Amino acid sequence: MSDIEIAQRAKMKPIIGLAAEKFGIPAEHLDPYGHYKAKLSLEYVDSLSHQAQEGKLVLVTAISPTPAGEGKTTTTVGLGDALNRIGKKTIICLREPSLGPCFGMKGGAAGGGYSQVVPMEDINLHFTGDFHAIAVAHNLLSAMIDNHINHGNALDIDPRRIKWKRVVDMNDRALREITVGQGGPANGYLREDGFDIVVASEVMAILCLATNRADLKERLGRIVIGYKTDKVTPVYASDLKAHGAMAALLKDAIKPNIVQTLENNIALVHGGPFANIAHGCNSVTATKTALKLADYTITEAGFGADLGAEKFLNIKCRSAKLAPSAVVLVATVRALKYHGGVDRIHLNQENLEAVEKGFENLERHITNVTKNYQLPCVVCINHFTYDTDAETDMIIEKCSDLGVKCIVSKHWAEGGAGAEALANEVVSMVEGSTISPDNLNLLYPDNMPIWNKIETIATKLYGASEIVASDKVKGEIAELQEKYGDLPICMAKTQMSFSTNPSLKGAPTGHSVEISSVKLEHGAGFIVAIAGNMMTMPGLPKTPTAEKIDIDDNGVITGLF
Ligand SMILES: Nc1ncnc2c1ncn2[C@@H]1O[C@H](COP(=O)(O)OP(=O)(O)O)[C@@H](O)[C@H]1O
Ligand SMILES: O=COP(=O)(O)O
Ligand SMILES: [Mg+2]
Repeated sequence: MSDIEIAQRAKMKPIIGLAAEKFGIPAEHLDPYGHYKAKLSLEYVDSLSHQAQEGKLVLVTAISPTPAGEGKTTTTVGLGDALNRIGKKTIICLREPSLGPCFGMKGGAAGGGYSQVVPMEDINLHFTGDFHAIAVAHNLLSAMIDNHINHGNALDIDPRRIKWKRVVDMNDRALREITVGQGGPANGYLREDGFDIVVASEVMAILCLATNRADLKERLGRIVIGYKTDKVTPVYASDLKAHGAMAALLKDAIKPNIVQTLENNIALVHGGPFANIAHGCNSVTATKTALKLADYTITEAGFGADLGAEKFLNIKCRSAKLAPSAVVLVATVRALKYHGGVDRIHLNQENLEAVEKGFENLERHITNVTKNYQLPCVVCINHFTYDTDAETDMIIEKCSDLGVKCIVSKHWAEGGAGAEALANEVVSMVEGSTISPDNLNLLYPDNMPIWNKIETIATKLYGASEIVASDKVKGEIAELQEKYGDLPICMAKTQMSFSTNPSLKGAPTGHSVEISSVKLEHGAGFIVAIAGNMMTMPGLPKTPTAEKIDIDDNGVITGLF
């Protein structure tokens, strides 16, 4: 059965009653969106913050993925269900799916097989409207910038130094570079602009890092939309008086969404930045709420540990004073073969030689988690039906040689029951863990210079020998260093490789990481460093998944996965 067929057969429980049954969440603090989706009130979220008791946080990350993804979301769901099955009160925290990959190539982000959050069609499509609200808030600021210039430009904004683009939640390469203001004086001033996908929006990052409404609005006001004609004075969203209206548009989006897994366990799904072009983590609000309600909070960060996990630790944990007690590093036999040089069409054939060769990718991620961050780590082989025992045994043995436990988990095929061995291992790791926000080993201190922060990430995690940049980019970094040098770095890099070359598989060393541009995201509180040729507006593939999606006369959707 397909993901969507399994999901459509789910025996969902009304979310209001389930939230009360599982965690005593009062109905008056849940805004229902139908029977199976709801938003938690911020009053309730705030009421929990005074509670001293906190549960344990577990991060699910992965090796460098194939284009299909290796199952972090699926594993987060399966592990959460398994922990609940063995009696541990657990909430999972996921990011919301973007329509870009949904209609593009990768598909949705509600998990897969018998480890999914439901209702998956809703979650993968419009959900509760958060992405639309984020896009409108972002584009309101865009409209107010051009409107301000049109009506005399009292702020002396340099139209050639506007950093704030427009966004839409779609993969649409035709919108990457556009010209606005065409058609004569009635339409404002002509200038170059472009669209990013909404998950790369700074408003998305702000929503995910803000701790309450006041913080949200303050961060929105801090957004630097561009510079004055003196080239150095920043123009803030608050200068345009846009931040209040933007915060108003986000009045509901700031509230965490609550849904359930196929096994009727609670999931908080909130915020959705990608991890290759943004920081890749779900919201601080949802994570902190789960920590106050449950004994275990299982959350995921996008793509491989060189991206999502790195930014989960160095941006989200740093900002919100969080710390994972353990890390689950998801690997798949197929991805290791892919890193061992096997073409995607042959990944379902046994190939021990390729597994052995590709293991170097997993080894580097293990080293990064255990040595650079000194975090307890278990490798989870997310089992695919065509994996052979010989392949999985090899991975288990090689992990053992590194002193790391490796567990085969069949949660995709069996739901929570298939992940109980993993759950028991996670429990023993967490109970033995002394990690806390006070002793979490971050990769760099706040006061390290920007250039050195980027260099540290590239050399310590990516295996690079150096970072390089044009004089122009070096000049931009030097300008940012003075006022914003204490901010963390949000690396934007391909998820396909430790390097900036997507085809360089395994664990390349000695490569150069070129920083092609840097961008201050002052509201989010980090500096984006684009490594190599990363686009913040993806394109659709030759055969978009959208072509296979349909809806019948009874409203039943097919083809979504
Ligand atoms: N063990 C598995 N067997 C088959 N398909 C799987 C398995 N695990 C995940 N998938 C599928 O792979 C895709 C990526 O899974 P997902 O959990 O979204 O990965 P990630 O979060 O790492 O991107 C989804 O379509 C999912 O249904
Ligand atoms: O940002 C990417 O997230 P996934 O790895 O879950 O697709
Ligand atoms: Mg995912």
